[in-house]
Amino acid sequence: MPIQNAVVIGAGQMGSGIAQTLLQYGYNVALVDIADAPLERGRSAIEAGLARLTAKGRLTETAQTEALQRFTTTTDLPLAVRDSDIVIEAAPEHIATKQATFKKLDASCPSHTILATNTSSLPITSIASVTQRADRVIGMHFMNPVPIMPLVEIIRGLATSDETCDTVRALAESLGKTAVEVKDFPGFVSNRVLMPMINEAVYAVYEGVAEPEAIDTVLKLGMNHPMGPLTLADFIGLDTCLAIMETLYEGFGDSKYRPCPLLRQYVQAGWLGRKSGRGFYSYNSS
Ligand SMILES: CC(=O)CC(=O)SCCNC(=O)CCNC(=O)[C@H](O)C(C)(C)COP(=O)(O)OP(=O)(O)OC[C@H]1O[C@@H](n2cnc3c(N)ncnc32)[C@H](O)[C@@H]1OP(=O)(O)O
Ligand SMILES: NC(=O)C1=CN([C@@H]2O[C@H](COP(=O)(O)OP(=O)(O)OC[C@H]3O[C@@H](n4cnc5c(N)ncnc54)[C@H](OP(=O)(O)O)[C@@H]3O)[C@@H](O)[C@H]2O)C=CC1
Repeated sequence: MPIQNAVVIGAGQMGSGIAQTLLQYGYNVALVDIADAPLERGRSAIEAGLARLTAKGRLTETAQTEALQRFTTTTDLPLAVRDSDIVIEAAPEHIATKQATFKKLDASCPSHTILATNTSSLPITSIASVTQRADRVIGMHFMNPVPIMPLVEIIRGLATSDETCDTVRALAESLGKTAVEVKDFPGFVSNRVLMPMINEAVYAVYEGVAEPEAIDTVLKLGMNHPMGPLTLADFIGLDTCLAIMETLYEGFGDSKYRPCPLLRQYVQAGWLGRKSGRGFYSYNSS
């Protein structure tokens, strides 16, 4: 069945980026969160992102208006998913939250609806196991910032069907993205490779090897990374970085993935990076 109606769960940076991109490419989108404040922030981010595209001549004013006409926000999950073809979940990176959400989705969605998760690292098979439709559960992992980054990592759970995989690949391609399919192992490919580098950069701060600015400059100018690893960690969110390292550590049982104590301490302090105004750097609240 062709996808027309998409629901995005979680109005944070990823959920709003995914919703914006779906709107840009003609889909009907309902954005769901547990409270009104994140929905309002999500709507503002989407409106600003679309306006930015229009200002650059990449979207006509008519297309911008039409995109916003296809957009709704709500805290009522069962109502939002009633006519959904796909749900893309982008709630925080905790297995209990994801499983509780998927249980609710399974009970409320039509039988044909695909349930996708944007998880960075958690087992798709385990998320699918709480539903009665494991063949229609899949990992659809967008990169941040979603409107710009051209990759979607697609992760099959043990029971994901070829049909689900093909539909999700086609959806990603319809959004102008390149889809790469990988197996269901902790952190998949993206975060199995990226996050240990970020964690190692945090260790370099912890051990006093250099200041954050110096570490970032080495990677930016020495390796041509667009952002240094600590700037990137702040951008991703330190809570998310820690959650991913925990998943790698638990999933592989290998000490090379142990999260840096400094990363844990920053998260305990509420220093989550850009989204909280402070991480390895300070940000003006806006
Ligand atoms: C943790 C996980 O599970 C997985 C992950 O996502 S890991 C993180 C992956 N992401 C990265 O590694 C990002 C690394 N950083 C970068 O690539 C770059 O720094 C960046 C793309 C984020 C910003 O690039 P930049 O050139 O410094 O910023 P900026 O000039 O503001 O934006 C680049 C373009 O995107 C556009 N843009 C930015 N935000 C936008 C939005 N929300 N909507 C539409 N367009 C947007 C800008 O208008 C700009 O367009 P032009 O090229 O036409 O000027
Ligand atoms: N940040 C990144 O660079 C990337 C993140 N991801 C993944 O995407 C997911 C979301 O990350 P990100 O957008 O950064 O996180 P954010 O913290 O920015 O956003 C999460 C949103 O979900 C809301 N929320 C909390 N609990 C629930 C729930 N039970 N149901 C619905 N919404 C809920 C939060 O509300 P409140 O703030 O009120 O708690 C918040 O608005 C995670 O799984 C993460 O690993 C994937 C790729 C890149």
